[in-house]
Amino acid sequence: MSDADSPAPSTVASETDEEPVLAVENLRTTFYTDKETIRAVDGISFDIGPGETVGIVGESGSGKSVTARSIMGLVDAPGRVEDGSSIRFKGEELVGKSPEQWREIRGNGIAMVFQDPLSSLNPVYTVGNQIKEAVRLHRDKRGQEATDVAIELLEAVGIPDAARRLKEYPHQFSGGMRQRAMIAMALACDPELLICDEPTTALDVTIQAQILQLLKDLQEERDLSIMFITHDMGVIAQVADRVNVMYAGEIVESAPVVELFEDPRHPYTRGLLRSIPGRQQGERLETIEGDVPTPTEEPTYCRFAPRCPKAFEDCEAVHPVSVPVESGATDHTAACLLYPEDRSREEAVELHRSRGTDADADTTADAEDDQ
Ligand SMILES: Nc1ncnc2c1ncn2[C@@H]1O[C@H](COP(=O)(O)OP(=O)(O)OP(=O)(O)O)[C@@H](O)[C@H]1O
Ligand code: NI
Repeated sequence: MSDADSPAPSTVASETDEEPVLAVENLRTTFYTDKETIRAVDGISFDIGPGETVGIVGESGSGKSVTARSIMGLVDAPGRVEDGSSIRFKGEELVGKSPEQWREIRGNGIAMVFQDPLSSLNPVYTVGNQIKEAVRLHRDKRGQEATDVAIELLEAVGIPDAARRLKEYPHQFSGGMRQRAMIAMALACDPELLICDEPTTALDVTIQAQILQLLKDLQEERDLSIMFITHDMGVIAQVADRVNVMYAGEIVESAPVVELFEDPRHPYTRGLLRSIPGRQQGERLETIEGDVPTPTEEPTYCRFAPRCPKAFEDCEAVHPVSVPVESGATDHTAACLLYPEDRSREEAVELHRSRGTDADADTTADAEDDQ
């Protein structure tokens, strides 16, 4: 196989040879509702290396939060992580674990910070009680020992006067301080991977910048790997080392952050970037015409085609798979029939067609044979 035939992002060589902290391969998460089958996450693959921040960006409904919940083992009925999906944390396969085992993993390695700390903090307990409970669960410390750890954690996330603030209730905290308290709780299990799902979306720009800086500092101090979900390209530019762009349950482009901003290739990514006036921080991605379709059937076409300025006939008939944007581009992939760009249109379409007809698993198998 030539370079252009090399496989989807997960098997693309990373900059270092270190084992990824998280390796997601062909993840499919489906919701079987009475009305329809929603393929919320439909065959995505990506890695997160040690100390790396990987951004997941896309409009509302593209499957970002379901991706996070899948990795956390928090998909409940009518949702299901499908057979053939793989989520490896430090080499260990998580798909198929029991609820018990998942709890263990959430306590010992992967933690999550959500958008809205008020809905995650319990209003009837003090912040201190909640952090101490997390400390008790994850570090097996009680009483004064737990209090000391809780104070340390609050100090680590930049909450001044921590001993006193422990005794306050969530409503006595400002939005930014609540989010800091949530991060402190997430750190209680001393995670190696922190999943942040729109952690700053509800905050004003100044506070948002402070929280992003805090995450950076914590990452450096604790060698955290971070998966950062947002629909804000400005935030992505600030935090991510590498970016995966999601659309209707699929990753349509993946690249190092600078390359993605300087040389976006997928028409969707280009649209997202154009929709940010002056590409300012805080601007939302709301100006591409139309909405993300709800993925309800197996894709035999490009889900972005109806909104795509570059769409041509084959886009309705061939499902694009992730390919290098040009031969030799090991680090930059797009799921679009226009790529690899150095192939003729016919060759490129044929490449996608032949990959699409194989099961995804077969594609991966081919790739491994190749190495
Ligand atoms: N519990 C559920 N039951 C049924 N469908 C669901 C459920 N959770 C998510 N979905 C569907 O999965 C798809 C992806 O949702 P998801 O929350 O991951 O989007 P998102 O990218 O996080 O969007 P947002 O930016 O609005 O948070 C949507 O079509 C959503 O309706
Ligand atoms: Ni979401």
